[in-house]
Amino acid sequence: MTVHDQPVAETPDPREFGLSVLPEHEIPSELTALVADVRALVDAVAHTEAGPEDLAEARASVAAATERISGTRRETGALMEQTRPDGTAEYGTLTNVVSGVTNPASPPLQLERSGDGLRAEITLNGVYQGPPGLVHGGWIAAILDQALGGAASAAGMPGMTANLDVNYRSPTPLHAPLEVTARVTGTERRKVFVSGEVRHNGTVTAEGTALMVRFDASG
Ligand SMILES: CCCCC/C=C\C/C=C\C/C=C\C/C=C\CCCC(=O)SCCNC(=O)CCNC(=O)[C@H](O)C(C)(C)COP(=O)(O)OP(=O)(O)OC[C@H]1O[C@@H](n2cnc3c(N)ncnc32)[C@H](O)[C@@H]1OP(=O)(O)O
Repeated sequence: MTVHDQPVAETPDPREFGLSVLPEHEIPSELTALVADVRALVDAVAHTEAGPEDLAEARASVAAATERISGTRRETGALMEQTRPDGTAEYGTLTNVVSGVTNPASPPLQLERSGDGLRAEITLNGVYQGPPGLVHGGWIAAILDQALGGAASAAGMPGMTANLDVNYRSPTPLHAPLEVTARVTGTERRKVFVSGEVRHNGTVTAEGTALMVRFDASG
């Protein structure tokens, strides 16, 4: 296995594969603000003890809001384009369920370049609950998968997860800041090996490794 410091290939341009692309700066700030408000709404609905009258009124308001914005609809597979500081482009699925900028069903995960890979800080609310007071293991795996795939992508090698291995070392708390880190550890032909961790207060709560298989841009 070899470790490459530099991307082994140019990131493929999704437009060449018939995918639609939205530059990040074209996403209205009102939409990202609405996404945050809907996340708060989901948390409120999940935990509310409001009475029937308030619930009925809230339901009517939500139905009216849904009606108001449902007239137009973006393509399901649209990608968001971000421009790196060096001017090259990076792509992510706009409505990705783990980190899609316009998807309120995703947690507020914002992975950023750090050191030799990616890093994020995230606090998960009760919407992501598994055992009482703790984050659901499936969501921990999903967040790791996204960070690992993102690390490969950020290194110029976007692809699909072929294998994901997660070890849960200690319970991951809700309502507490978590650190997510991931990096490429090696490559072999189209195979990209990645590893990453979730930490709370510096202690690893979960760690994962994955095999990503790079998109075959040769067609
Ligand atoms: C088409 C271009 C599109 C352009 C896109 C442009 C930019 C990218 C934009 C955005 C990026 C988007 C997302 C990335 C970020 C996060 C994603 C989140 C992660 C996911 O949510 S992703 C969904 C879940 N994921 C799947 O749904 C995969 C289903 N699956 C398959 O689609 C195929 O299975 C595939 C593609 C994996 C491989 O298929 P394939 O035909 O392309 O390649 P092949 O089989 O030849 O394997 C090549 C080498 O990998 C070895 N290999 C393969 N599989 C292995 C395994 N399981 N264990 C050990 N080794 C394995 C072989 O042994 C060979 O190794 P060797 O080189 O040594 O011979």
